[in-house]
Amino acid sequence: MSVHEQNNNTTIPVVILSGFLGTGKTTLLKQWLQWSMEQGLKPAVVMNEAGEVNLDGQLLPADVAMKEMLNGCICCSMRGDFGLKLYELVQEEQPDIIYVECTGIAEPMELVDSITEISLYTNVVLTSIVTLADAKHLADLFIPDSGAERGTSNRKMMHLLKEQVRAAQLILLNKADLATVEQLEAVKLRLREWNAGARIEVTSHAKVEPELWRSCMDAKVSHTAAGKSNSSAGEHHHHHTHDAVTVWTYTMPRAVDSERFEQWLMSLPANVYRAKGIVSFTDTTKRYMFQFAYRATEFVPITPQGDVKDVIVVIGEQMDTAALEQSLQACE
Ligand SMILES: Nc1nc2c(ncn2[C@@H]2O[C@H](COP(=O)(O)OP(=O)(O)OP(=O)(O)O)[C@@H](O)[C@H]2O)c(=O)[nH]1
Repeated sequence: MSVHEQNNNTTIPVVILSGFLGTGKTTLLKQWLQWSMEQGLKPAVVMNEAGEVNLDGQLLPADVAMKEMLNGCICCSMRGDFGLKLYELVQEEQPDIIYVECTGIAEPMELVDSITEISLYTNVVLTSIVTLADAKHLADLFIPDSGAERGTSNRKMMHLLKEQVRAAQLILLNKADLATVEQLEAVKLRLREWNAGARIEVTSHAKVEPELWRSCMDAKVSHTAAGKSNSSAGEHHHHHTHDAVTVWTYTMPRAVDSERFEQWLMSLPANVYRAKGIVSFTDTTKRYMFQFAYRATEFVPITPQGDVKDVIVVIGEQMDTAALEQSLQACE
């Protein structure tokens, strides 16, 4: 009997992948999907993207069942729809495991109730919330007297990061390759203050031992384990901390010069947290998926699945999109 058949009469683990913009959620998901399939399991994915296009989905195997939730956040505006998508995924696919990739601005604790509710109608059970944190980004935010923690914008971001960390049973302190040993230690201490109960693993490119992945399917998350008991009344917010974050999606009318485009990315202002997209260059025939996260860029040749136009998604706060568009046009 295959693992899939064995699982039919039991529960379907749901694993939530959370973490700020560009911390490595999709990188982890790719690895865990591969392991799932190698073990004869049938995985499925709920992919939430803040922008109008499912760019992360382009990086996953085409045969993995997926429900897309675009242009919003499953922890607030799309929360009702999230339960429905989970339900549909179970009915249509009967997967062995479901991974939920949140947007980088989601508060994962908000999903616990939705999953508990849907588990009354289907055999899903939330087994783990995994939060990824960018070691270098956090180190820069935490350095005393750098001024990074000052200002409303950073305070809001800090609150969101804290919520994501507090919700987790497993925290991956990722991008360790970009941080010093001292920075890793300092960040680890702070993560421990925020969440005393979670397991913390230091990772590069979200690489973990298969054992850790297995343990994420076996556990069970209760409301208290998900940090609800940690929330003091004084810290309760009616508005989500990410309300100020906006997404600008821009369809590229034509190919751009590769060097000028890279310069454009590197000159993006500090209020831009993340950019990604698919572009064509005038100096090469291939199309590229690009990533811009915390000042680092990556370009990977891609043949998109389906009819996907060249598109750019930029996420930040109080962005001057007219100026961004103008400077982008100068790359043509
Ligand atoms: N140097 C370094 N880069 C990494 C590491 N992990 C991921 N990256 C890169 O960081 C960028 C963002 O990674 P993703 O996996 O797309 O991050 P994400 O959390 O899914 O991002 P969002 O789509 O914003 O939610 C990509 O270019 C990755 O290749 C790491 O440990 N070290």
